[in-house]
Amino acid sequence: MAVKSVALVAHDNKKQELIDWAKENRTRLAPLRLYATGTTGRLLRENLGREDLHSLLSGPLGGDQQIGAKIAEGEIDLLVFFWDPLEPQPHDPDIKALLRIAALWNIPVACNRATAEFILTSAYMTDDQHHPRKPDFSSYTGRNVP
Ligand SMILES: O=C(CO)COP(=O)(O)O
Repeated sequence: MAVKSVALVAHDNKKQELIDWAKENRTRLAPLRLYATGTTGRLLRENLGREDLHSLLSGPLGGDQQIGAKIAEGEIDLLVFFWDPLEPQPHDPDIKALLRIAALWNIPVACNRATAEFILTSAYMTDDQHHPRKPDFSSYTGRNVP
């Protein structure tokens, strides 16, 4: 069975919520390949004891873009991104870019605990047949180009 890959990202005010959720779902996350932005990744490693978690750069230093690149390359099956709806972030363009690329490539995105719960307990995570359907961009020639 193909191992599914999950990218985990949380803004500072949301990190504890993500850690609590991940600890609660430790067993469900166990068979999955985990990626995370820098600080989120360090905290998850410490709290989950997952030495195999792949930490990328911190979000404001390019980590969001690294996750976006992995999505575009087909390496991520689920994005769990607890972004902060109450505080502006210095790297807002990167956050927008990550959410855009996830929408473009048809990746399920959980922006809060309820959705993360919903997706993680769904057949999508356990069924080999469920993979994000790759969009067909073969006829895409560029914006406004006939
Ligand atoms: O800023 C982030 C996402 O936009 C997360 O980055 P860190 O995990 O490094 O805090």
